[in-house]
Amino acid sequence: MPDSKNLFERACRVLPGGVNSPVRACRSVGCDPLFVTKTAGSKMWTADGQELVDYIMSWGPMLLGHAHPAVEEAAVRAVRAGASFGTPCEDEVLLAELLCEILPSVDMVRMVNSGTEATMSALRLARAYTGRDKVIKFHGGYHGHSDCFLASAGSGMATLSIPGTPGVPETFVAGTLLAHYNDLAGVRQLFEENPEEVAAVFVEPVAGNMGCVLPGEGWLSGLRALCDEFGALLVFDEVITGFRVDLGGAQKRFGIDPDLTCLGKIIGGGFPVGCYGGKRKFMERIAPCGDVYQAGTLSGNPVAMAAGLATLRELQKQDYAALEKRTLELATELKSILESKGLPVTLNHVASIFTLFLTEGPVTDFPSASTADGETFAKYYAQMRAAGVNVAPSGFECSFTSFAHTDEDFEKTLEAARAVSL
Ligand SMILES: Cc1ncc(COP(=O)(O)O)c(CN[C@@H](CN)CCC(=O)O)c1O
Repeated sequence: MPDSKNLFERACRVLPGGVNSPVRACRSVGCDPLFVTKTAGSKMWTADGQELVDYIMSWGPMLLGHAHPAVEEAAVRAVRAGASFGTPCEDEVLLAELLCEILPSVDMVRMVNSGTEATMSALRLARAYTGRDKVIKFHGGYHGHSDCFLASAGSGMATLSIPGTPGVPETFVAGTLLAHYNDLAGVRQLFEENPEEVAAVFVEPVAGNMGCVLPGEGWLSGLRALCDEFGALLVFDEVITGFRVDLGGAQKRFGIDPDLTCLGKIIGGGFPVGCYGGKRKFMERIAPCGDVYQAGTLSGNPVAMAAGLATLRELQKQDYAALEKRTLELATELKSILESKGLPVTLNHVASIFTLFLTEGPVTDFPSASTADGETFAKYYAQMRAAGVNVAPSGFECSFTSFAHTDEDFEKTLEAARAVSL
């Protein structure tokens, strides 16, 4: 078996940056990526024979843990019945019914293949429904890589510090208005400066692409009120938060009814699935029921639907409060370990998501998140990885626990952090 170094050298000859998604290249932390051969539960094993406790969890999907038996069995059963039918199948209906049952604001959904497709399609729907073109998003917010959202994206873009990207015509982002997260006055100002022109506000109800940033008191309800006042749709991008911050997502946890919801990651159980949904009056505008076109060869793929369905059914049995408590205990102890090394640390945490920002707090938006010490973080990342703990290779990504992480995993993580020298 070739090792990670050999595989990466070959990968770089045939894949841009040696990866199929930029953040996986670990460039912002000055490391080469590990090539993984197997995962199970909270663990991953590399081509170099190293075992690691994983806190990336495929960037969010693996809330049950990797290779969960029920999910694996459902996917294998589906594969044996054929990988793709090109026709509707029962599991599409079952998963759609379950999503509508669990998510308070959703009457109808459309399956797609990624979070990017979900937000891109939701934006098209919002523009069609309102007859308006502009969209408000937030500095440090990331909604996938469709053109209109790459005006100043977070996540990999923030790490790569490209303020927008070549290849997107200026006209495509001219209608993308930017405000700061947790700044209602800034959002009101954009609405007032663009009267009757804003189709939608896209928000991560808990931001996860500038690190974890929580909605301040009144932030989400304030956005709901502003959208109602100015006639725009409120779109919750719950690609990270959906089924993670609560089984019913952030909309359930914070009691806010968005007009549209975008989902991904967890609902595919590790397979490529995205979804957008909302009230019937909006979704019935989508072809072939309505006049707003959106399509996809593998949308609703039977294998992905089976895996997603098995995932959600297993999540319905889990104790979210217990995982939230354990995650907070871990994160709080990690914070004090790093503080004992003389570092300023701000911990942002909700449910099974946390970020340790190496900066004085509070971290409430992208500018404050950007004050974190990236150089020291890179040293922390490298030493934790060498000690067998896989944290995200970027200060702008979150750490995720899962229902598979054990107390032993957490103890190993704390041991590794105690040994780090920064
Ligand atoms: C809130 C939110 N909305 C949309 C997306 C895009 O989803 P995908 O197209 O990558 O499935 C994402 C994707 N998240 C990044 C990491 N935070 C995926 C990792 C990557 O880009 O490789 C997201 O976080």
